[in-house]
Amino acid sequence: MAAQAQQETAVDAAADSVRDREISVEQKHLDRVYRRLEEKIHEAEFLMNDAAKRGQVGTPGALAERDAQVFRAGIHLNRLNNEFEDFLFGRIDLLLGKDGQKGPDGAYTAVEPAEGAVRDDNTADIAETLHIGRIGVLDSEYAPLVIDWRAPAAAPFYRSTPVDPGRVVRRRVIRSKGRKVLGVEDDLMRPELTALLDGQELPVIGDGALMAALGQARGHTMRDIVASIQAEQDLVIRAPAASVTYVEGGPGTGKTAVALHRAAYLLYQDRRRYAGGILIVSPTPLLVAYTEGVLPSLGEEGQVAIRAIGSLVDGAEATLYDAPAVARAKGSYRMLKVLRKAARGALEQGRPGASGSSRPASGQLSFGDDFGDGPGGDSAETDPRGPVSTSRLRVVAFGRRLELEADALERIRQSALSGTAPVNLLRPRARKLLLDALWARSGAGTRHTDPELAAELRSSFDEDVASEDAFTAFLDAWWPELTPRAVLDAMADERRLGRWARRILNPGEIRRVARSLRRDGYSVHDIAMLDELQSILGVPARPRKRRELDPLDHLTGLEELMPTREESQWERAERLAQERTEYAHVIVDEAQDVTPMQWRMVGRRGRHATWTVVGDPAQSSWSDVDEAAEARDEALGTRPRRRFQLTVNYRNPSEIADLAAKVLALAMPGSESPRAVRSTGVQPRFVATRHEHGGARESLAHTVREEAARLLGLVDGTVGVVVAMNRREEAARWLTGLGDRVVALGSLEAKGLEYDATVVVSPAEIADESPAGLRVLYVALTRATQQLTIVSAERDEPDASGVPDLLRD
Ligand SMILES: Nc1ncnc2c1ncn2[C@@H]1O[C@H](COP(=O)(O)OP(=O)(O)OP(=O)(O)O)[C@@H](O)[C@H]1O
Repeated sequence: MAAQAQQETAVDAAADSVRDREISVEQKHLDRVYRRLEEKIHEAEFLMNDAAKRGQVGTPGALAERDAQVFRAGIHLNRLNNEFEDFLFGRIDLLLGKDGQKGPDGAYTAVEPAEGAVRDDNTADIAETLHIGRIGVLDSEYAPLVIDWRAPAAAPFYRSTPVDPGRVVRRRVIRSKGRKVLGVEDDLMRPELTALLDGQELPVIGDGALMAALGQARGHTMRDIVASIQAEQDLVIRAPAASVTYVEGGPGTGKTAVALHRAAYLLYQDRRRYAGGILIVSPTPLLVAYTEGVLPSLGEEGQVAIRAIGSLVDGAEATLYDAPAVARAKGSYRMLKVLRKAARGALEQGRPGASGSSRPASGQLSFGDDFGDGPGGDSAETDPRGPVSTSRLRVVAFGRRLELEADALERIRQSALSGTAPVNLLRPRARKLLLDALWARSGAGTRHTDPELAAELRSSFDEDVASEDAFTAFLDAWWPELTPRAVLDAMADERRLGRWARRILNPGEIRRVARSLRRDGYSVHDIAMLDELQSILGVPARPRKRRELDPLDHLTGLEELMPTREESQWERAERLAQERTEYAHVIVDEAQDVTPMQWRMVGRRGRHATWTVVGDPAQSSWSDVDEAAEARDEALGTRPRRRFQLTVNYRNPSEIADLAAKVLALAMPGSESPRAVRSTGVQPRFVATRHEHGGARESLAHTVREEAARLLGLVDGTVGVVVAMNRREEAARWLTGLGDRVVALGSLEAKGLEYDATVVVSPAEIADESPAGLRVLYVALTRATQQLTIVSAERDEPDASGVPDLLRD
């Protein structure tokens, strides 16, 4: 026995010394990389100082290039020192390639080995070694010291497998922190070979970096997966950007991770094209906060906007949730019809201060808030010109009193509205129709037969009328510039909404939607409605009130030349509207949850964009999947799709994935679960609430708290407690004092997130929350990377072992 132990110790020691040797090999390389970077910075600084000393020497272009060089080098070193814990993370050792072509990154481009690369006795020489990192670094001879992970030469690092190894013999993941190499893990792609590097047999350390990465504790932010991207994921990340890249995959298959890495890849690959920006649409602010560190860690910031779907409209932010029935009404295509009617109907309410036959006693339209307030418009609560009647227009023109009464005005309004143009843009047309009607009343049209004289007369008539305060005040009240917010406010009046939504929403929906709009704040669905209204209403072609012009400006033409004043509200609105449509690529995460109205909103931001859409229909919390698919297809247009499927679950151990699969079978019979890549041997734990702690509520609170505390003791990272949406607030109270490693989440908030351990509270409650409840439960059950506890309440009908009815075999 003692001899065997001695032998084992000797083997371990030998392995350790090989490992240490390999670590020191990589350390030397990393040192070289840092030396080279420092050199580059010095070079750049020297160039800059030199240029500064010599003043105007060099063309402005060359000087700018030097500045840019210094700037870039500075950023690199700063990042390397401060941000990148593992700047250098990979290495591949390659056989001789089929041809001797080199790519722009200095590496050979051949994917397959040359014919004689492997000798008959199965030995081969390593012809090329490449190190892979977050950014590329060349040595002074332009040979690659580090290849950017997004460069073509780095692709074999991700794509090579033992089944299809290409030129790769050994794939190494290097673990480093700052300037120090901590460890290495190797995968052999051609285990049958004896490969020689500088005459020495290629050593192999450890067994796989992926498992090491997956087993790590989770923190409050997502990590990048750049060192362990898997082949099927790499295909998506590097898919050509044309048209639509459409990715489906079950929970934990890396869809979010892949989407983020794809954004970085696209920027690397064609920075100029994506200067128009990449928009990543995420379902919740929690997921935005969880994922927003990934891109900076990949060396990309600035060009990419990660926004929650409730934050897509500038100046408005979703902070409230809608009950499922309300969400269903607000998110569906039916709402589009309601909004179109509301936008037109809201005109009839007139502006504040107006008094007309159609104006109801309460629920006056509110103007004057910061989102979409009529640009340049007068946002006073009441018109300073006093109350204005919108049921009759009286003006004096050519010395005659002219009048249009309610019937005529209504006909004019309907005629103006008969076009499909945005309501605010129809105002000039309505104005013209009013003038036409007044002109007809004046009888002046018959005075001249000569067309030129008649036209002149008409134009002076128009001027005469339009310069009258009574006319402008009437127009402002009768055809106010509507803002999305004002129309939404108007819809909060149940009677009005009832008129606009007749035969579109049922009476219960009308009541609930109106009530929800009376709350202080917006939901994600309201945001999509605001955006839709913005497009239905349109931004008027010119401000109603212009800055008073200095007559001198006219004379001198200065008005055009002077870069005057601050940006006005009007300009701001226009600029924001512009910005909203200018993304060059749009990535939609958790696309299965995007409602038809939200697809319209997102679609407007990528009308000329290419798209990446990732999602999992089995996790959809939206009840009408077909309607959402139709809306998605409309948003993406006829662009061709390139479809990908991700099949491996990297998050959940098989024990948790197997349990979730039971719910999947109920939620979407026949759909396949992704294959879990690892197992921990720890089964999910079932706990039924015990009634020893008072009433059902107290008992539940007590049990959940106890289980959360237990899990905190078992894992190093985070614990998530997932409850039905209406229990969110009380659940947060249950956990008071347990520290910030544990959080309470409503079922819909858990989307996309992950924790070391989760407590799922009352599966039945979550499943019964909405028509999509089973799919939401499926989401809740797939959030844990290590441990899962199910706490059931009475409604779950747990058996003797605490297993709820829903989760029994
Ligand atoms: N190749 C990989 N190497 C290491 N970790 C990975 C890899 N792929 C995915 N992961 C990890 O697996 C977890 C799940 O990834 P991600 O959240 O992107 O999955 P998802 O498909 O978006 O899941 P869901 O649909 O449940 O939101 C994350 O922790 C991610 O870092």
